[in-house]
Amino acid sequence: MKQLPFLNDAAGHRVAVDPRRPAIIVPVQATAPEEIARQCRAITDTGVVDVIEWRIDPVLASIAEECCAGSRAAAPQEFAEAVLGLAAHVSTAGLPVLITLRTGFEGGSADVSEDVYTEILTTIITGLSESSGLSESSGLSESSGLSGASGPAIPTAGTTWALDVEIDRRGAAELIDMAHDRGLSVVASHHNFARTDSAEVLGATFTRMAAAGADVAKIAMMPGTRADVAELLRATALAEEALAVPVLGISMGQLGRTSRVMGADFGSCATFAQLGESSAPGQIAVADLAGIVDRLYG
Ligand SMILES: O=C1C[C@@](O)(C(=O)O)C[C@@H](O)[C@@H]1O
Repeated sequence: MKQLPFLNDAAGHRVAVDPRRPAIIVPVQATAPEEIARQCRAITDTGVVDVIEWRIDPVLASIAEECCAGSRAAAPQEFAEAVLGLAAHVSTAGLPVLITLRTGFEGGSADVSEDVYTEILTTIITGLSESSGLSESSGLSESSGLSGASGPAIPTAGTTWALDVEIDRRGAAELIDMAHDRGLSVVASHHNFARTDSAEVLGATFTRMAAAGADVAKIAMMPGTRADVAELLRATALAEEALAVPVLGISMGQLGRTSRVMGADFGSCATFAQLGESSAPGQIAVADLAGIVDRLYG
């Protein structure tokens, strides 16, 4: 199994013990700076998590709501700058951070158009690579709790950043190239919260992600039957053998939990677990999952 390419020293040693062992990723979905920092610290303190997934779609949803209350539309630039203002609070945890803007197209809470998605991610890619901009004022009111700019500047240098890019968004390939030019790893993703695609379609999607230059190819599907879970695992295993990049296959919901526990045996380089609020159906509490992973792998 090819490993997740953006582990750092804080995390890497666990996966290095046994190359069959999946990396453990835990999402953070808070919107206020202090709560983001608190959750990130709690994740690091577990001592078993390899990567934080920072879900920024809830941040964007909060800003959109705030702007609506003031009867004006929020600009993509404003979204992106708010996120950059918060980035330092995530990087205090010391773990690699996967930034994910999950759109409404794929079950997330960011109701954005194709163009706005591209514009937000472009600004985030640029801003992250210019670390001096990370702690500057986002321009949002501090009372909103969404400005990460209040308080002293917290250095973000040294943080390993990666970016989720939804492969079906219009500018996906360009975003992947741009992220690479700026030194970010990319996880290409595709989700279906209603059903599971056929193994052929899943295979084609994995291949499309690799062809677009992604560093990791990730698919999450909702199963309706046990056979759907098997289909997803089979497609993941075949893609792991055929492609040069690491793959990640998730079958969601209670039915799909085999993929979260034993996915690595089918080629998945990582598994998502929850601490507090889950970000998708079927996620297992991180302490429980890490305990199982510890017993199954080194
Ligand atoms: O893509 C994924 C996988 C996921 O949907 C899951 O099923 O665990 C959880 C999301 O937060 C993440 O972005």
